[in-house]
Amino acid sequence: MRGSAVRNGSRTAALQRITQAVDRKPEVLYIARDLPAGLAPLAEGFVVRHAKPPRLDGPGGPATPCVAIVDVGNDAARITEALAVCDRSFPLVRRIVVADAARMDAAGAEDIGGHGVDYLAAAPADPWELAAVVRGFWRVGVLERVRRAAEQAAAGEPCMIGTHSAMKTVFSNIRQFAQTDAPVLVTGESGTGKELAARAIHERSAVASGPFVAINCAGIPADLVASELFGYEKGAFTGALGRKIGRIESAAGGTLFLDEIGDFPLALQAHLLRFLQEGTIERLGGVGNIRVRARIITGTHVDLEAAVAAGRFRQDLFFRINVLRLHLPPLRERGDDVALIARYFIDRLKAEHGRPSARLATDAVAALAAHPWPGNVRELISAVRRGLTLCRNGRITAADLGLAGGLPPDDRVATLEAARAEAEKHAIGIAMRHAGNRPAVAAELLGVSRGTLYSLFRKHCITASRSGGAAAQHEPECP
Ligand SMILES: Nc1ncnc2c1ncn2[C@@H]1O[C@H](COP(=O)(O)OP(=O)(O)OP(=O)(O)O)[C@@H](O)[C@H]1O
Repeated sequence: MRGSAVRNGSRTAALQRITQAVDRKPEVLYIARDLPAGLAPLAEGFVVRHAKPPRLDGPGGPATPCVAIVDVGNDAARITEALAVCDRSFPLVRRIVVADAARMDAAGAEDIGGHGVDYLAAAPADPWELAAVVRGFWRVGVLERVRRAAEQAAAGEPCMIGTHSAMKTVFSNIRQFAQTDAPVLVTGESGTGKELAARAIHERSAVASGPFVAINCAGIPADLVASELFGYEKGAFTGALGRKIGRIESAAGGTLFLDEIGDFPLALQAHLLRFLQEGTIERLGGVGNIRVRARIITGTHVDLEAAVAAGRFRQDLFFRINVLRLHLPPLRERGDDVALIARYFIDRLKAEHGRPSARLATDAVAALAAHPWPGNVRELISAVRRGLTLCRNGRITAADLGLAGGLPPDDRVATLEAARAEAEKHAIGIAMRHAGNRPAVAAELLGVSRGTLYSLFRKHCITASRSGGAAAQHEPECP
């Protein structure tokens, strides 16, 4: 019931996004010496940004254009120059080149092709033709988003959930960052959802129809990183029996997520930097550069600034990836989201575990709130799986979740009020233990103010030493 509500919610959100996207006018970047007068009909239905070649460096502004029209004459060198500027500033836009192909030399045409041209329009520019092509590219993008949203809803793919204010900021950043091509660095402890966030950006971006390729840089043996990422040609080394396309190349037209970027071998960081700067890679044993247009998102759970200071990470590479920053807070700082995510996964997994009526017991809710979750959401999912396996009559207790100090499953609790009081005391006891008996830390773990914790101490007759910060007794006998 709840699962379908969540899915319906995300479907509604997806439809809203699509409606907004359709309502927005396609944004077009027109690269020409001057805006042709005949562009007026095109400009009516579009937002046209005009740039005089070749001065177009810098960030792409608030929104990234969906299409760039290069209309700089028939000189192949000038066209290549304008496309190179696109590569640098808007690597993912579709490119329309207006030129007379018959008046170009073969070498020049090859140079232009190397930058990836999506449509060649005959010169002089026909505004009606351009308008039709731009609309086509725009609609394909929107349709792709509709298809993805529908597929996601049908497959019940995990979506990122949360109601805590910190997560609302994360969601708003994701929506904003998806509108640009700029590199995003996702930071956060292990298991906080960095890959899920990267995927969410991809799915809302202009390249949603392309592949999402996630690479865990820490998971590839150092001596295989180069061949795995950049690929190789037949005979590049002993055992290279045929050509292999690298993971970076397989992300062409989509998003490349490099997780644990801090573990990327120092010796190969220059190659990665070149790819990020120039958009080209070279396969091992290859002779030429291969252009790869892909959006770059990186993830790290280590402090990259410290890695730069320690000489383990190139500073220029750090500057290149650290353009937009998305921080995922640890689960212990997300308050009620812990129970929300636990229920979300119970709904998703209960059928698989043969527990159609599974639900959390009161002590489980309290224990979930008190646990510090060093493994974050990943640890929470494991606890839920364990709970679904061990629970009896569909009632998942703290003990079933494997949370330390969980109450043994029983039916002794007579009233809801008594159950709440018991759960509160229990949660405070666990929090104090994890906090080394420091009430300020325990209050933070419990997601309440210090004042609230002290009033709970009084309510449950718990005595705590304020001076030394040690609680004298957490589970007292009350009259
Ligand atoms: N807010 C969330 N809502 C629902 N599921 C989540 C959320 N955050 C994370 N998850 C789930 O938690 C698990 C771990 O997430 P993910 O792999 O994205 O974390 P990570 O930070 O990339 O971890 P690592 O750094 O160890 O690779 C995944 O199964 C993911 O679907």
